[in-house]
Amino acid sequence: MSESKTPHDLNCLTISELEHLAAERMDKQTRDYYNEGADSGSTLSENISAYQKYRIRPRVLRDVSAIDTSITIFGHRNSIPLGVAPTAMQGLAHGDGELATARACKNMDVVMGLSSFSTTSLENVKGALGDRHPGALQLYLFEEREQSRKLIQRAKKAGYKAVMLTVDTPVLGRRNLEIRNQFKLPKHLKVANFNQDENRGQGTKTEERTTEPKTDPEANEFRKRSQTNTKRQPPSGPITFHTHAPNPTLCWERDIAWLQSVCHPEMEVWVKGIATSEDAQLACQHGVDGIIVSNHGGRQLNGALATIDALPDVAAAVQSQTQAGKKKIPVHVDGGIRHGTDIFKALALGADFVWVGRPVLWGLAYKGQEGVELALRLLADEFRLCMALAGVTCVEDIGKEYLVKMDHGGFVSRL
Ligand SMILES: Cc1cc2nc3c(=O)[nH]c(=O)nc-3n(C[C@H](O)[C@H](O)[C@H](O)COP(=O)(O)O)c2cc1C
Ligand SMILES: CCCCC(=O)C(=O)O
Repeated sequence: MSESKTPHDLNCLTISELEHLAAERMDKQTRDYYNEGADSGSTLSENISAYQKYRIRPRVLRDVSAIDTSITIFGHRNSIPLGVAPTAMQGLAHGDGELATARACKNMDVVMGLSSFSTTSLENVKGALGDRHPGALQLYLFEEREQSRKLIQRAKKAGYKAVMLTVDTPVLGRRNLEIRNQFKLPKHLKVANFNQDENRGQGTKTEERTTEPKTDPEANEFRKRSQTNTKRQPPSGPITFHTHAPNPTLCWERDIAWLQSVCHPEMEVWVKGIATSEDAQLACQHGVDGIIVSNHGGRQLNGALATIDALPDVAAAVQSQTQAGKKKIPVHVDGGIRHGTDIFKALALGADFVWVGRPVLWGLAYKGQEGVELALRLLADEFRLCMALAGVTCVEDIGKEYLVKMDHGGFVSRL
């Protein structure tokens, strides 16, 4: 992405301003659902504040007149080492929902992650991305496999490059505002990738149908799941994220191999939600194609380590697995990225690439496609500026020698 020639939006020069502008445009239910973290929200806020511990060591008198911020991902040249993280139900933010995000990603040359629980079908989103622009489908692997198999086959047919299996949702985190607001998808929106009639075995051919249940299957499901002394049954009935996304049965041995057998060779299998060196090692040993260090934007386990703090250990574990003969897999990170300097710091700490969630949703709520482009452009321009001022001309050269870490007493240490 060359330096932006588009005039600035003078109302919105930072992601923080975008957050405020978006807040005015969302109804309370949507704003709370998008913005909150689990429990007290401490992991959500630490994801952001943890970046402050790291300061940049800029190098000078280097020719920075030509800077290349691009990087290759899924065989495609991405304009910056940043992608749009999968976030559910984007129709809540704007009438064009995921289509606006896809068009923005295509225009800005940024890879898009699509949630399984999108309000636009994966085929229509891929149509908006176009044949050549890469997309990755985020997957919640259901206990009832047939639905997931069908979804993967559709993604393959549509041309998605990868499946990102979300692994940090064995159960759903406790999101108090969502509970208090009794969050439900409004009637005019639908979870577009799942055919509810087919799911109940009635087999209609309708592509996109409402998920609005006739009775309240979500409440029934919660009730069933709390009966710990009865044998667990896989969720049944209409597919909603409350009932079907969390899957407490997922495990390395059985599920990764199954997923690889269904996805390969056309689509890569990535694991999203790694937070420890032990799991990074297991990911390498199970032959996944890449990992994303993530705590689901602080929405699952509150009290979990900020992702930028979890990253160095994970990157080191992958490095040692590679030295031990496993294939070198990319390490990505998401959570709390709100500035171009955050992207730089994440790369310096061992990430190959970063993903952003909420800033894109805020852009979408602010001005649809134009707002998503604005969010991406702000981050891209800041990242380019940071590279120039730090004395780096290509992304591959960003390493830990460009950072120091400050402790609580203000002492600075080299990494
Ligand atoms: C409203 C919202 C919905 C999300 N939906 C999904 C989802 O469907 N699947 C998933 O794997 N992660 C989901 N995530 C997590 C994001 O993919 C990502 O990990 C997180 O947003 C990164 O943190 P950030 O928002 O601070 O950038 C969601 C996050 C938010 C805020
Ligand atoms: C498991 C919940 C599905 C949507 C989601 O991932 C989120 O709201 O964070």
